[in-house]
Formats: sequence, C-alpha cells, structure tokens
Amino acid sequence: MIKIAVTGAAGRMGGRIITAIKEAQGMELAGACERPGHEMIGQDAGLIAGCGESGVAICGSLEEALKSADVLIDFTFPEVTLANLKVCADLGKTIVIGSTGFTPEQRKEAERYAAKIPVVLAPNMSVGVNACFKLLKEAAQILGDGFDVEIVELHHNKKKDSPSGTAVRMGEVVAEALGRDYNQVANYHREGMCGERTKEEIGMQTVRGGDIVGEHTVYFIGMGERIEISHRAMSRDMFARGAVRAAGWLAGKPAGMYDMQDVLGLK
Ligand SMILES: NC(=O)C1=CN([C@@H]2O[C@H](COP(=O)(O)OP(=O)(O)OC[C@H]3O[C@@H](n4cnc5c(N)ncnc54)[C@H](OP(=O)(O)O)[C@@H]3O)[C@@H](O)[C@H]2O)C=CC1
Ligand SMILES: O=C(O)C1=N[C@H](C(=O)O)C[C@H](O)C1
Repeated sequence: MIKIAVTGAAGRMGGRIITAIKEAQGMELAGACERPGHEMIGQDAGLIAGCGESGVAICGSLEEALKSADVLIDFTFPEVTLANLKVCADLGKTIVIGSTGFTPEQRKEAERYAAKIPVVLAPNMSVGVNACFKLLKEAAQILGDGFDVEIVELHHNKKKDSPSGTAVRMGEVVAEALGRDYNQVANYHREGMCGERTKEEIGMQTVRGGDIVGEHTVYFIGMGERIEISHRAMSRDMFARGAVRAAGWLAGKPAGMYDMQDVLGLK
C-alpha cells in the first residue's frame, strides 16, 4: 500500500487528487494539509473533497500530514512547493509536484532538492498532453522553419500564472526541435506598431475566463495551410489520476528529477 499525503487539500486539484487516491488500487490517503489558519482545518479531507469520509483530518502542518506517508502530492504555488520540497528532502519522503509558474531560479532550487530525493515535477499530468509533447516535436521537425508557430492557451478566471506551465513546455519542446532558445524567441506581447512578425518568434497568447479547465492549441501556420495541435481538458480528474500514478511510479526510484514523460515511458 502506498501512503500518500496531499497539500492544498481544499483546493481545486486537492479535492480531485484525494478522490483519485480513493479510487486507485494500492493507494491510501495518509495525510492532508492546508495553509495554517485555513477554515477547513480539522475537517475530514474526503468529505471536503466530496468522495466520502476518509478518516483523515485536514491539518495545518506538513510535518504532521507526512507522519505516516511515503509520498507527498503537491499542487499549490511555487513558493509553497519549494518550502514543502525542503521538508520532504529533510524527511527523506518522495514528492510529486504539479504546481506551475516556477521562475528559472525556482526551478534550479527544485533541482537541488532532487539530488536528495526522487521528485516528479510536471506542468501537466494528463496522458493526452504528454502525447501532444511528442507530436509537437515531430511536427516541428517535419515542418521546420517554413511555418510560423503560435501557441494559445485558455484557462479559468482563478488561474494565477500566465502563460500556463503546459503552454511554456509546449513552446520549449517546439523551440528545441527547431534549434531555437525558447527564452530568446518567446513573444508574450504584441501591441501598437510592434512591427512584422519575425520568423523565429513563438507567439504565446493567454485567455482567462469562467470555468475553463484548460485548453492548449499550437498553430503551425504556413503559406496557404495551417496545422493545429489541440488538447482540451474536460475535467481535472485525469490530472489527478496522473499525479497518483506518478506517486506509485516513484516508489523505489533513486533520487533525481523526473517528469511525466518518464512516468508514462514516453522518453
Ligand atoms: N500539473 C498539472 O497537471 C496541473 C497543475 N495545476 C497547477 O496546480 C496548482 C494549483 O492549482 P489549483 O488546485 O487550481 O489551485 P487552488 O488555488 O484551488 O489550490 C491551491 C491550494 O493550496 C492551498 N495552499 C496555499 N498555501 C498552502 C500551504 N502553505 N500549505 C498547504 N496548502 C496551501 C490553497 O489555499 P488558499 O486558497 O487558502 O490559499 C489552495 O487550497 C497551480 O499551480 C496550477 O497551475 C493545475 C491543474 C493540473
Ligand atoms: O491552473 C490550472 O488549472 C492548470 N494548470 C496547468 C498549467 O499551468 O499548465 C495545467 C492545466 O492546464 C490546468
């Protein structure tokens, strides 16, 4: 039995992850944690998630939530995740990270902790998006420099980071396949007399509104034709199932930084 603790237990993803743990074979919810002072502290994590009583109360201390857990699943915010990663590294627990919006420096800090413990960090835990990463690499290699690349992502109005972690990874995959440096060619903003589009740039556009779970489209736009590779998330459940699958996959792995491509055997 793999014993899992969940941070952000009362959040949008936290509830779906707690439900996915309940539905998975060989997995058990061992702890649940929220920000100290959160109104849900003391409540049953399963009841808050809407999947029935779990016998696990949401607590305000990660150390307490991890007491009888092997692995932590963390979908919160970069600053919170890095603090939680430090606790896991100190206690020798493994961790699955779904948070997005890391700066390059924060990403490096996460990699330093991964020298001590096995870590899965991925901006998108769905099978479909990870298949798209492979398709995008192949499309970019086939189409080369003759097609302009533009990426558009849509999310709900509560999302804090922009562009999404998934859109950034899509940009990185395409840039690498085209021999470009994503950080040099990503164009996040066009306004006024900004001039003609350069051949190398990858346009990154963001839409926020309502309850959109998450949609990503990469456009390869040529002369007289256009290819669109799109993924639409219809619920958060496959992200949650992916995170639980990653938690199981990590058991017995050596310390290091892994992603969903490793978990799904897509490398
Ligand atoms: N990798 C993937 O497949 C996916 C990644 N994500 C990413 O996951 C992250 C969370 O998304 P979402 O669930 O929508 O966000 P939510 O804001 O709904 O959830 C985050 C939760 O973390 C809580 N929290 C804040 N501080 C702490 C703390 N110190 N300890 C424990 N919990 C804390 C928040 O509490 P409070 O609200 O009170 O601050 C909130 O309940 C985002 O970065 C998002 O981009 C989302 C979906 C899929
Ligand atoms: O915040 C979200 O909701 C999501 N975030 C992830 C991202 O930033 O890529 C993944 C998914 O699209 C939902």
